[in-house]
Amino acid sequence: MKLQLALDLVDIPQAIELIKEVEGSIDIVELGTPVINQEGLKAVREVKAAFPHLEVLADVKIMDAAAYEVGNAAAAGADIVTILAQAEDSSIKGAVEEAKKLGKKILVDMIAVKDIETRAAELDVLGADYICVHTGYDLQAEGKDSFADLRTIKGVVKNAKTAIAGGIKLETLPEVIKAQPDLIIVGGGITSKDDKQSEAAKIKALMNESVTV
Ligand SMILES: O=C(CO)[C@H](O)[C@H](O)COP(=O)(O)O
Repeated sequence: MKLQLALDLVDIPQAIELIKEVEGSIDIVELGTPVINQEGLKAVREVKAAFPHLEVLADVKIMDAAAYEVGNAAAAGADIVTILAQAEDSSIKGAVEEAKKLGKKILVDMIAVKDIETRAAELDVLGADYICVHTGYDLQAEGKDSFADLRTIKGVVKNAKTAIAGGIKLETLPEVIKAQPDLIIVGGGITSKDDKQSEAAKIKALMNESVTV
């Protein structure tokens, strides 16, 4: 089970400082959509250069021109690139093929998908590396989460790794861990804390415990 740190509301220097604090506890660092919209793929390039030992995910949330977009993110240094589950199947296929060619991975983001079960099964067949259930900020504000959705996709996904994102924090981690996703994505649950290093370490320790039990 891997831990991904999501960095959304920072600029590049802030991202680098933050990663330095928690790098011992994380496996993947995500340059979030707001950072990439603000700073461009330069954010991916600079973070990968500063932390070559970490996997870097570019949360570009591709919807079209998928192979081209994957190629650009990969050229900037991304190891994993995101595409939206609601994209056309031909876009998902294009993203998966391009990523394979370049030795990269695709994470498909299920944000706003209504029929989670059907789409997850389709994405699994289309060759997604990760399928991620995700409650975005706007639904988090309404008190929603993706815990039930994670259990749903675990029931149908056979090849892809499963992931969960959206408002996860130390207090809610036990419920997430129970469903045994391959990847847990935490943003504000770490970045909003005064002691980010200690919070990330506690989260990683809890995840490791569940693997050895
Ligand atoms: O992709 C995102 C928003 O669209 C975030 O990166 C994701 O939701 C994780 O951040 P947080 O834990 O703060 O919700």
